[in-house]
Amino acid sequence: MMDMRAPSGLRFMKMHGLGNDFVVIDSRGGGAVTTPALARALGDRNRGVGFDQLAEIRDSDKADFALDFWNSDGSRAGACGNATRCVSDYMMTVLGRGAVSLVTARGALAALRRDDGLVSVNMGQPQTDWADVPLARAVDTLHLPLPGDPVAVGMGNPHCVFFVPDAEAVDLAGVGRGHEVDPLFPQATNVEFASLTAPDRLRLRVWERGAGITLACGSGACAVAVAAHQRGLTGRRVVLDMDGGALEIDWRDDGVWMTGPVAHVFDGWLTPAFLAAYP
Ligand SMILES: N[C@H](CCC[C@H](N)C(=O)O)C(=O)O
Repeated sequence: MMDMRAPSGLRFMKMHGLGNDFVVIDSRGGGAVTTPALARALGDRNRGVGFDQLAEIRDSDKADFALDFWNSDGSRAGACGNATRCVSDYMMTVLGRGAVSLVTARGALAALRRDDGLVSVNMGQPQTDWADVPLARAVDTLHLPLPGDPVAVGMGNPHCVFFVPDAEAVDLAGVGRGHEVDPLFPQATNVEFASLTAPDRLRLRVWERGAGITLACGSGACAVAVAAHQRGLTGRRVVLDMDGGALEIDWRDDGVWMTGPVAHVFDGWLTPAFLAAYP
């Protein structure tokens, strides 16, 4: 019989931020383990663990740690705000501190735990030049030449933000994939539908690149807050109500800060047999 007290294989953590869920692998002190095939297999909610994104913690000589992100379809993501908050909370506990620095594909980021227990991350300044989002050609990112007049914003990953009268009424499952692969976005895009519900509040529904509909999207919330301010709809501080709950966004001089809850749900071990099947 298997000794449950002495598991073997690869340890992982299951976390979520507002229902945006993650498998987290702590590879500090060793080499990276994630491959596209492993990410796809682990992301399978029937045959694997299931997640919206996989985050792998790596050693860094420039910050407390580095983070790599993968989508459930096996593609890479340049940014993931909610996973950054979840992993930062874990690393603050590991290091016995109230703040941490980290490095992602985007560059250096900082996170801290507030007195109310919510975790904030500075996602950096938004990318508003067409080439940085990136877009396929030089267009006005504030008014894309697409039906629905969306805004393009980069947060280390691309976002296409539509302002609509009622985000609830959008057939996200029907239209999400089409927008995700619009040729104006050469690396595809995350897709947001937002409607203003108060002077400083928006309802937001998200179709994520490489993952589909998710309950929340941190970088998407940042992108919507930036686009709403640029369009003159809101100030620099807003609350985004997503299916999984609310995120506070504050676009300050030093970057776009995002604050919300984190949850570490359980830990597990991937069996050697599972790992061997997905080299
Ligand atoms: N859920 C993440 C974003 C994932 C983005 C990913 N789908 C991409 O391909 O860029 C967040 O909280 O920011």
